[in-house]
Amino acid sequence: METVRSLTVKSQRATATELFDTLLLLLKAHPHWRIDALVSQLLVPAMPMDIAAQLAQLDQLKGWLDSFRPLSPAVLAELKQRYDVRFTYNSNAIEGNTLTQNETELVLAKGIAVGGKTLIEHLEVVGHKEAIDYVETLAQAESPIGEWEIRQIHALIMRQIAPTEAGQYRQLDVKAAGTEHVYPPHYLLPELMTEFVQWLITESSRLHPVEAATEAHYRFVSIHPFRDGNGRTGRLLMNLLLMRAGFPIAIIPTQQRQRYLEAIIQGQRSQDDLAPLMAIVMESVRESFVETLALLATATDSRGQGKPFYEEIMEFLKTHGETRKLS
Ligand SMILES: Nc1ncnc2c1ncn2[C@@H]1O[C@H](COP(=O)(O)OP(=O)(O)OP(=O)(O)O)[C@@H](O)[C@H]1O
Repeated sequence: METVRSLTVKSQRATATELFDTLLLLLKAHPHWRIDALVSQLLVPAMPMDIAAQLAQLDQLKGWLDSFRPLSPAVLAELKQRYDVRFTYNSNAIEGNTLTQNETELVLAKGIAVGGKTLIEHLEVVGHKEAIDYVETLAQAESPIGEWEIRQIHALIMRQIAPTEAGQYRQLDVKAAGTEHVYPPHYLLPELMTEFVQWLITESSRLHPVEAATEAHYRFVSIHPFRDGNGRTGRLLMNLLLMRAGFPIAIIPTQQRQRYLEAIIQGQRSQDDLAPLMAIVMESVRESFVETLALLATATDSRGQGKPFYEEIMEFLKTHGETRKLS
């Protein structure tokens, strides 16, 4: 039977295709080994890495993902289904929606109403999914992202829940729930949003795409142009920018809610220090890369296209396979 040892020995002389066959055999023989867990171990640094090193690692992952392009319709459909559910579940849960991930999937895939959950919670799921579909359309277009598009994202999230507010800037001053932080006064919103969109078009393109998406999210939620739904709109906007740059989306897990809010507050308190928020977004993007690559590397229709990726896994096994416990 194939073992990690035989794989590591083979990796010194076999071709990438042969190694890939061996890897598949190994994964079949050890169904509890997950290729994404394996790759995560490879990528999660033993020593803390600075932001530049982490961005370089994300660029490397992007290179591997690009080596699989064009992605097959089957792979694209599978990724969309997974990410629509997970993004909707986590973003809505951060906002307070009590539907579980499985319940969110039932609502989206089968249109089933979940007992004991409010109509509003169901409408939030449907609205968020519609906003994702719209953001995906925008990601394919080349036109700049302006205020109209941002208001439209908000309108799709809110139109069934608060139709009079959907897509409309707030007409009153608001403060952050649970803190004393006061958002900019409402009469400044037109000016602040014009400046924000200007920044998106010009300055943001000078940053690494992951930095640009993170900073756009932070700037947007700190302006807080809507009465409600700013967090969800901001997370969609961040992912729109990531998608446009060819990166997978960042899903901030609901378990990280507190860390995420503290990262935003840290930015507001310390002259826009975005390091903590960057750490969360970079981790989330890396997770999505690893999962996407694991799906691609093992999909039959990707065979032969992921050579650098397989080689990297093999290199890892060669150096670490015998000493690390694979889980
Ligand atoms: N000082 C702050 N404290 C808490 N949240 C802040 C702060 N500044 C900006 N925010 C952002 O505001 C969001 C909450 O705003 P709002 O309630 O309008 O959005 P939501 O989409 O309804 O909810 P949520 O973002 O919780 O999902 C937070 O998720 C965060 O992104």
